[in-house]
Amino acid sequence: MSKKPVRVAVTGAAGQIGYAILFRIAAGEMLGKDQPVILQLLEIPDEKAQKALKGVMMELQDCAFPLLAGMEAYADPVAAFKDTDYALLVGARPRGPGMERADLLAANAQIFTAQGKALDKSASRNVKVLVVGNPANTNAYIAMKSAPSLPRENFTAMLRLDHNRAASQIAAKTGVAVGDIEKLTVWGNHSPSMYADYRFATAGGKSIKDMINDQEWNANTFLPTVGKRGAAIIEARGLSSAASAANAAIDHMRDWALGSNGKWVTMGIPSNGDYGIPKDIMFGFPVVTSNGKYEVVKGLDIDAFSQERINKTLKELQEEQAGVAHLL
Ligand SMILES: NC(=O)C1=CN([C@@H]2O[C@H](COP(=O)(O)OP(=O)(O)OC[C@H]3O[C@@H](n4cnc5c(N)ncnc54)[C@H](O)[C@@H]3O)[C@@H](O)[C@H]2O)C=CC1
Ligand SMILES: O=C([O-])CC(=O)C(=O)O
Repeated sequence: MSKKPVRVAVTGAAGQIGYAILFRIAAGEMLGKDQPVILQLLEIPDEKAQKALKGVMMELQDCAFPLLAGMEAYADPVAAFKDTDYALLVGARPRGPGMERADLLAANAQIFTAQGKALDKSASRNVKVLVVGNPANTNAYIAMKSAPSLPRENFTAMLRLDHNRAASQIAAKTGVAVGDIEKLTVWGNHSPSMYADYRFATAGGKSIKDMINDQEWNANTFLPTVGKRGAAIIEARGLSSAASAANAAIDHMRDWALGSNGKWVTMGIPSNGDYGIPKDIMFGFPVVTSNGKYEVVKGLDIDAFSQERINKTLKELQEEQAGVAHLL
């Protein structure tokens, strides 16, 4: 017997990431090849955006995806999030050349307050929320705080692109297959301050840290490359990362929904106080996922270099949070 369709809301559905993600969701790459989906697509109430969204929906229709059980366009978040099981909050103002995330904070705070309230009002009580729109961690924090009747652990931010970028840089450096890399994580904010940590990582049971054995490369090449990758893509493409961001969002939601089979993945989640990160800070942690839930990997040793990096990205997040406190 075929499964009952689940509802997947995607905001910013006519944008770049929307165009890269919707077809993959409808093809079953996010929730499984046996899971029908109903897409609930939100765009701003603007004629051009709504028309562009209609065009994307025409293309989705033309794919004749067997798993696409329905789709609808919306301009109102309360309607778009009605009974939704998954919500991918992508729509936001993207960063242009020379802009930093802090510049976007105020504009996006408004969007995520309204969307948090809308989720609170109309989404499934088990909704899994992934915030992609930048500044992703703080936007996820705002949405969580604006949805007091939903469990706080239902709100997450996307650090998976940083995780995937880090894995690929390590694969290129060491020659190991990217798919063999395990126990990698990215701590903190989705911003250049993030701390990609390969101290525990292995490939084929061998230590990545031992293979690299070069702290100078870690501090002065690897971390800046991963941290500034978003800016490097903008510089090269004239547009921010879209296909790789969509891919990371698929990875994040798939692992959360279907489990990571014991493997570590990185998710931005509201802290429970682990590793000294104050409660509710939306922070990248190593997690293992199963049965639709995530668990922080506990008991990892934090050395002096790592602590300094974690403190730096935490401080940035606390500043971002302080910057929006008056709106919550
Ligand atoms: N967390 C991460 O790793 C990454 C995050 N991003 C962020 O994702 C966001 C989206 O990126 P793109 O798709 O490239 O941008 P885009 O500009 O191509 O598309 C954004 C879409 O969102 C819509 N939108 C804006 N406000 C909205 C609202 N309140 N409700 C519904 N829709 C709304 C816009 O009309 C537009 O169609 C940006 O904030 C970008 O910085 C991008 C890459 C990676
Ligand atoms: O840098 C940006 O604006 C887009 C982004 O988040 C990324 O590519 O990591």
